This record gives sequence, structure tokens and C-alpha cells, in this order.
Amino acid sequence: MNPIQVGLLGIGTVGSGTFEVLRRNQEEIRRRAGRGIQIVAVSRRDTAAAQRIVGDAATVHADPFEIVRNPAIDIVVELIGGTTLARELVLEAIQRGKHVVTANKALLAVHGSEIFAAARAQGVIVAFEAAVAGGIPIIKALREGLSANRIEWVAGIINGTTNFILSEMRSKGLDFGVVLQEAQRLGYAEADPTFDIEGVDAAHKATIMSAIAFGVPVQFDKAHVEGITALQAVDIRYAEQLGYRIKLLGITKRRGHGIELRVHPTLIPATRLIANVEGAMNAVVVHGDAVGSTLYYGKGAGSEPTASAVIADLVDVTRLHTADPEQRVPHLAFQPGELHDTPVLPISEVVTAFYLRLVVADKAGVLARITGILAEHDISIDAVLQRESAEGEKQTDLIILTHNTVEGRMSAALAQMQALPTVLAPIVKIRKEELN
Ligand SMILES: NC(=O)c1ccc[n+]([C@@H]2O[C@H](COP(=O)([O-])OP(=O)(O)OC[C@H]3O[C@@H](n4cnc5c(N)ncnc54)[C@H](O)[C@@H]3O)[C@@H](O)[C@H]2O)c1
Ligand SMILES: N[C@@H](CCO)C(=O)O
Ligand code: NA
Repeated sequence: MNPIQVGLLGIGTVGSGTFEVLRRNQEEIRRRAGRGIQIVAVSRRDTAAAQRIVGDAATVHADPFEIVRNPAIDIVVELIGGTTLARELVLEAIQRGKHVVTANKALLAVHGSEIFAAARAQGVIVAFEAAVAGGIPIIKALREGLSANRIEWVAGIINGTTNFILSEMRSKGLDFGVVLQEAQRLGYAEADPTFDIEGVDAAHKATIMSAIAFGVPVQFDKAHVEGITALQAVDIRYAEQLGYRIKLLGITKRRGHGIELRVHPTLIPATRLIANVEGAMNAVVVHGDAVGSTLYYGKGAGSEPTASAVIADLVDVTRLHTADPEQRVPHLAFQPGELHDTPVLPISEVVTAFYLRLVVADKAGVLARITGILAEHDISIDAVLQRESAEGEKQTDLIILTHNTVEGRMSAALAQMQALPTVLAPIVKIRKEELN
């Protein structure tokens, strides 16, 4: 049988890795897929650069629509990124009956419902393993391996750039800006690194996992998103003294009648495996009612690790494209007619424990006043640490770990504490999860 014909839109970090791994392992991949997989056309604005990568193995196009409109192409691989042009290209490819493989989490988190509906109508596959946690087969695990379970929660380090930054800051005492530049040089960071450091990229990925875990539509606009730019070195140190590490986590959880969907810096016990995931590595914990907690670890970014997921999708599509669409794994794991409209809860209804750091006047009665306010709001304390403040004499850093509470209640208590004349600086609040 002739090899299946693939067109690559975008041949940058992930595209060039995809081309190289497919070339290097073509025989192994053919034996698995039952048919060769061949990239026959690529698109990049800088056509000379693309030509240098592909030689005479594929045609090079400045205009990606030339590939989408080429009737000889069976599968379009979208590796351009962004949500405007990528959306147009993907929708047109689907309209023309082509299967799509994409690594574009932003596109799916924002336009996923439209794209999956279009794909269903045309009977084509949209595969996206590379979009979440790069090379880790987490989509496969959630959609297929864990399908017996009622999934309770998913929590992951799903942005390599920020984990790399947090790790380097903690272990080498390096400055935020220096580490970010290194992450960009290594090809981990998004074209616009604010997406990484402000938590948006992790929220895109958490949104996709939430949809697949709970059988709800993708709804990025409902996610609560905080990044790491406000995080201070002093809190990383205090957290360590209390036996915790701070990680940027993407979390989605069942809670009563709703779902929590949030990204924020989080204290996690230093003894958890996931607390020891360093550098650009990713890790995701999935908790199912039958299986308990399972952990998936590996490279979530970079050229060949991400290519590994793109090519796994190409193999799936090659095996399945002739199958009856009813026999395929549904895009969002649940049958399209079986998605529920379970609401995503506002952050005020989310339940977590908290780390608080207050800079207070070093006077008798201050601690009692603060613990009193927490008690008035029915928030119970887990641990208290008092340290000499770097801010100056007659000031003390007061670090409080609380037990679980509803965020709205904590916000009310914080407002009251912040108004005390003995509280001398903005109170730092970081959420804490036990992940057990
Ligand atoms: N880099 C990673 O580690 C990684 C990991 C997982 C997912 N992703 C996702 O994969 C996608 C690609 O990321 P990347 O890191 O390879 O990006 P990149 O910037 O290295 O490559 C993008 C490519 O698209 C091409 N391109 C952009 N606009 C174009 C246009 N109008 N016409 C033709 N070509 C155009 C660029 O020339 C470039 O070759 C993004 O959606 C990204 O979020 C990246
Ligand atoms: N910018 C992303 C790439 C992988 O999606 C990261 O740092 O994890
Ligand atoms: Na993946």
C-alpha cells in the first residue's frame, strides 16, 4: 500500500522534530501502523529554512493553504500555533475531509467545541496528544487506559517553562529573567512567553484534561488562572522549611455539583513524587475511584519529545482512518451526545488549604488577633511559623498553614486581617494541596 500522505503546517521546533523522527524511525513506524507515513509537503514563511530541513523529500510552501487544499494530502499536521490562522487552516482541512493532528492546546482550549463538532460532521479525526504534556501519553491514558473509572481529580505540572524557572530559582538562586531566557533558548517557551509565566498555557492544557476527565465541553474562559510572576523567593524558602515545594499546578476536580478548574502556584508536600519533578519535566497525577492515584512523568516540551506524541497520533490516524467513525475513540473520551453541562465553579467556591505570610508588628497580642479572625471564619490552623523579617527590626514574618476551607471564606478573613494596623504589608496567599 502507498504511504499515507502528510502535510506539515509549520516546521519549527516541533515540526522539525516530527520530520526527523519520522525519517529516522520510518521502518519501525511502518511496521506498527501497517502502512508507511510520509511527509510530502511542508509550510513555513521562511521557505529556505524549511528547504534546508526537508531537502528534496517534500515540497515547500510559503502558503499553508496550498497544503490544506491539495487533494493528495490525507492528514494535515498543524504546528503553526496561535488561534486565528490555525483555526482557519484546521477547519478548512476538516471541511475538505482531511484528518488533523495538532499540538496546539490554545486552539483546542478556546475553539475545541467548534473544531470537534466540525470533525464529527465530516467523519474525520482530530488528534491532539502533543497538546497536553508533550511526549507523555496523557490523553491516551485519560481517554482509554482509565475508562473504567469515575475520575475524581487531575493535577499536573504541565508547563515545562515555569517548572524549569521554579527549579532553577530554587536550586541555583538564579534570577527570574535569566532563567526565562534560557528556557526560550532551549525551545520550551511559547512564542509569547507570557502565556507560560502567567499560567495561560497550563490553563489551556488543564481545560482539555478537564473535558476528557469529566465529559464536559472545553471551556477555557471558565478557568481560574494565576502564573508565577508574583512568586517571591522568600516564600519558596519558607515553604521548604515547612516541608513543602511550590509548583505551578493545573488542577481540575469534582466538587459537589460542579467542577474546579484552576492554575496557580501550589504548595505540595516535598515527599510526593510530583514535588520532585524538576527542570522542564512534566508530571500529571490522575485519581480515579477504582485505580486510585496514577502518575505520568516525562518531557512535556521540546522538539523530539513533542514529535513523539505527534507521530503516535499519525500512527493512530493511519490505523483508524478507514474504520467506521462510530468505532473510533470519541474526541473528548465520552460519546458526543453524552457530554454534561456540569458548571465550572467560581474560585470563591473552590476548597483548598492555604499558606499565608503576613509581615506584622512585633508586639504582644498580634498573633492572637490574627488567629482570632481565622477562628471567626471557621478556618482551622495546621501550623504557624514565626521568623525575623528581612523587612526590618520590630517586624516579624508570620507564616500560617491552614486546613481546607472555602476560598470565599478565606478572602473575607484576609480582608479583615489586611485592615489591621499591625499588618504592615500585603498578605501573601498561596494555595496548598496534599494530593493524596
Ligand atoms: N515547542 C514545544 O516544546 C511544544 C510542545 C507542545 C506543543 N507545542 C505547540 O506546537 C505548536 C508549534 O510550536 P513550535 O514550538 O514548534 O513553534 P515554532 O515557532 O518553533 O514553529 C512554528 C512554525 O510555524 C511557521 N509559521 C508561522 N506562521 C506561519 C504562516 N503564516 N505560514 C506558514 N508557516 C508559518 C513558522 O515559520 C515556524 O516554522 C504550537 O501550537 C505550540 O504551542 C510546542
Ligand atoms: N511552552 C510549553 C510547551 C509545551 O506545551 C511549555 O513550556 O510547557
Ligand atoms: Na501528551
